[in-house]
Amino acid sequence: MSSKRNDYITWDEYFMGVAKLSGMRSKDPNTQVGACIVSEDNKILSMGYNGFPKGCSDDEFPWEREGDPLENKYLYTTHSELNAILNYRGGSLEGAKLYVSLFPCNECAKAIIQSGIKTVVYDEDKYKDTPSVMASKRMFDAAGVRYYQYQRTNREVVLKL
Ligand SMILES: Nc1nc(=O)n([C@H]2C[C@H](O)[C@@H](COP(=O)(O)O)O2)cc1CO
Ligand SMILES: [Zn+2]
Repeated sequence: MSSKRNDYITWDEYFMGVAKLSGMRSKDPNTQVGACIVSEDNKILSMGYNGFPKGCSDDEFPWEREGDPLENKYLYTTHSELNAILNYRGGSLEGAKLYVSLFPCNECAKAIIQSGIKTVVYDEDKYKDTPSVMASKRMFDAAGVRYYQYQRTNREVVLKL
């Protein structure tokens, strides 16, 4: 009799993997971010990645990081976390978990808190010394949103697509 496989991916690998796969859709040349929202009982509810809003062409809006604010990306990009929240059309996200490949900014933190998400699992934290991320952590702490860094397993997953 055959027994069950042992090398299946964990829940955390699964959801962070889905978040990272989603981030691969991003057209941002500098930072690609992906997010995956999961219910308390481990069902995937939504996904998102960073990009311009619907109707705002990736070929016409600017991907620059500097210069005239109206001619760089920052005023126009929707972050992966906000996209994942807005992509969910099923009702409430109360008690849900968010997996995201980069720690949320302060604007997304507000949306995360207000949507009822209670847990944030993040991978990178490369902007941890910025006021934005420091403000996020202050708000998460005050609002009782738990956040912890994803523990990388370094498992390599090869997808032949
Ligand atoms: N948590 C985040 N989620 C995101 O989706 N983003 C997006 C906004 C930009 O498109 C890009 C950051 O660009 P850069 O400043 O690293 O070139 O990632 C940024 C952050 C950082 O807080
Ligand atoms: Zn954000």
